[in-house]
Parts: sequence; C-alpha cells; structure tokens
Amino acid sequence: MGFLSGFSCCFQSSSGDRGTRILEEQPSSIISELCRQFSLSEMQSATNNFHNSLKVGKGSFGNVYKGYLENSSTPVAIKRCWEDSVNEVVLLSQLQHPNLISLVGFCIEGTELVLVYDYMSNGSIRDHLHRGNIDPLPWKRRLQICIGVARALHYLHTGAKYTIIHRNIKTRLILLDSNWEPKVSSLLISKRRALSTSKSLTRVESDVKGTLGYLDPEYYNTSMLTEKSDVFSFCIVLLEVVSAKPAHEINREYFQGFNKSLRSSANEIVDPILKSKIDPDCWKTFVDITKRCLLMEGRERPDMGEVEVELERARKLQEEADAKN
Ligand SMILES: Nc1ncnc2c1ncn2[C@@H]1O[C@H](COP(=O)(O)OP(=O)(O)OP(=O)(O)O)[C@@H](O)[C@H]1O
Repeated sequence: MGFLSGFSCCFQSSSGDRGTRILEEQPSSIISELCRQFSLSEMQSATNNFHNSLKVGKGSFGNVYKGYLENSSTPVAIKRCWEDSVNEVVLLSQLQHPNLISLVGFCIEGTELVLVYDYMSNGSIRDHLHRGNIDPLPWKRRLQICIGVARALHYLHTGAKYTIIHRNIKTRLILLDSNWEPKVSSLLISKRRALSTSKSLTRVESDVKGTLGYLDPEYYNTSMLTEKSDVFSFCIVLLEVVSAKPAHEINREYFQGFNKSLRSSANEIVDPILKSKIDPDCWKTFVDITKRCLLMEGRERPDMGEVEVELERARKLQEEADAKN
C-alpha cells in the first residue's frame, strides 16, 4: 500500500480576480437570489473590524471569526479569505443538505472576499477526538456523526445536477452544531463533473489536491479523480473516529492491525475509552465496510450510498444490543 501519512498539508489553488471571476462563472443575479450579499462595512461591524479576539480558526484559505449580523443574536462564522474561494460561493449557494454547511451570504468588495456561514458551536469533530480523556464522544454519537457525513457525501456525489467530489474530507472540516449534527464544510477545492449515466466510474484528470494523510493513493499516483477518492478519505475519517488517533498516525502498521481486528473491538487500534463499549455485531459491520473503503482500487470500493446504509446498520445493531443490556 502506498501510504501517504506522516504529515498533513493542503494543496490549494492560486488567487484570481475574485469579483470578476464570480461574475464570469455564474450570473450574479442567481447567486444573490440564493444567498445574501453583504457590504464590507457590515462584515467589519459584525466582527469588530476582524478583531483578533473574535478569531475562532485559521485555515489555508483565510481566518475565521465569530460574529453577529446587525439585529441578530444568532452567531455566524465569517471567513475573510486570502485565497480564491469562488468555488465555495458558486457551489454552496446552490446546494442544500442538512449535513452540509450553509452559506448565509458573501461580500465582494475591492480585493476583499468574505464568506458568512452558520456558526457551529461544537467546533470540528477533530477537536473532540484528540484531547485525552476530557469529555470523550460516546460511540453512538461518533457513529451518528459518521452517518451524517456519509449522507452529505452521498448527496454531493449523486443528489445535485453534477457529481461533486469534495476532495478534502477530513475531521477538521466536519463541523458540529449545538445538537452534534455534523456539517461538512469547505467545497473550496471540490471538483464538479457531469453525473454518470453508466455504472462504470467516470474519471477526471486533475492536479492532485487534498490533504496528505487522507489522500486516496490511487488518485495520488494517477491524477485520475473519481468519487471513490472521497470514499477513501472518508474511511480515514472513520479510522480516526474509532481510534482517536490523528490521520498522520494511521500508517501501515495501523492498517495491518485493523485488518487483524475483525474479531473484537478490544484491541490496540480502538480508542481506549471505547473498549468493551462496542457491540461485537456492530463492530463487525463497521470493520467490514471500513475495510472495503480502503481497497486500493477505487472501482472496488463501495459508493457512499452503500457506506451510509452499512453505518446505519451498525448503529441499529448497537442500539439493539444496548436495549438488551
Ligand atoms: N462555520 C463555522 N463555525 C464555527 N467554526 C468554524 C466554522 N468554519 C470554520 N470554523 C473554524 O475555523 C477553522 C478553520 O476553518 P477553515 O474552513 O478555514 O478550514 P481548515 O480547517 O483550515 O481547512 P483547510 O485549510 O484545509 O481548508 C476550523 O477548523 C473551525 O475551527
């Protein structure tokens, strides 16, 4: 297996003339009908002029602030972009799914591009996995979060006019609202292609982009992208969620351990907090689907619809076992 672990960085696109490109790609009226266009002064007053004390995150594309729009007590997340983020505006303004982050609006003024999203008060799932024993996420909640992410990816792959390949699925980009409902964020480097009518996989030749540690080895080696690359990255998320190990530690030894782990969840790859909490039938279902998502050839991996169904089955088995005890 050509593993890509050890470090994590995001390849990204270069800047362009944001205002011009967005108008070229889509008629501005469509986008402004679908989401709100803010002025820069509205963005400045929502964030106390992008004050450091309101900064909640920093990504490859910009800083993220917690802010309040005028006359509203509901917080929003405001990303002041330094990279071209047109893709995000064009796609997110037209997509809607309960497990996909919602774009409230955007601001394009001069050289500024600012994006406004619903605020996710529980941060990213990553924040809850790698912090020792402080308030660990229970197994059923972890499963439920993974099911939500699988639904969002299935929607991106099959539920819109185009197939949208996210290309950067990772635990940092899975945000959690106040009810722990997951929202997949950032379509910044996603790739769009026509929906397939045949059963065979349609490949798109494309520069390799994504985050090392999550990147599909087949795509990395061939530059040919399909939705099965998201399936592989999602599988690394599943392994991160079950082990509470960061993606860069999920290396060859880890995979070998995982391959041997069918019989029981009480082994060294599972987050110690979950040991003996996972029902054996639920564990078998989880391991079976995860192993298939890791297959080296994309066409042999299941699609996200099947992954979602199997994860739902795993959750049901866990619920049944809990009800008996
Ligand atoms: N809608 C949101 N609500 C709350 N916090 C958010 C929101 N969006 C982003 N954040 C915070 O800001 C951080 C940076 O987010 P950003 O979208 O820039 O992605 P990233 O994690 O840096 O990934 P990448 O740089 O690979 O795109 C997130 O990890 C999260 O903590």
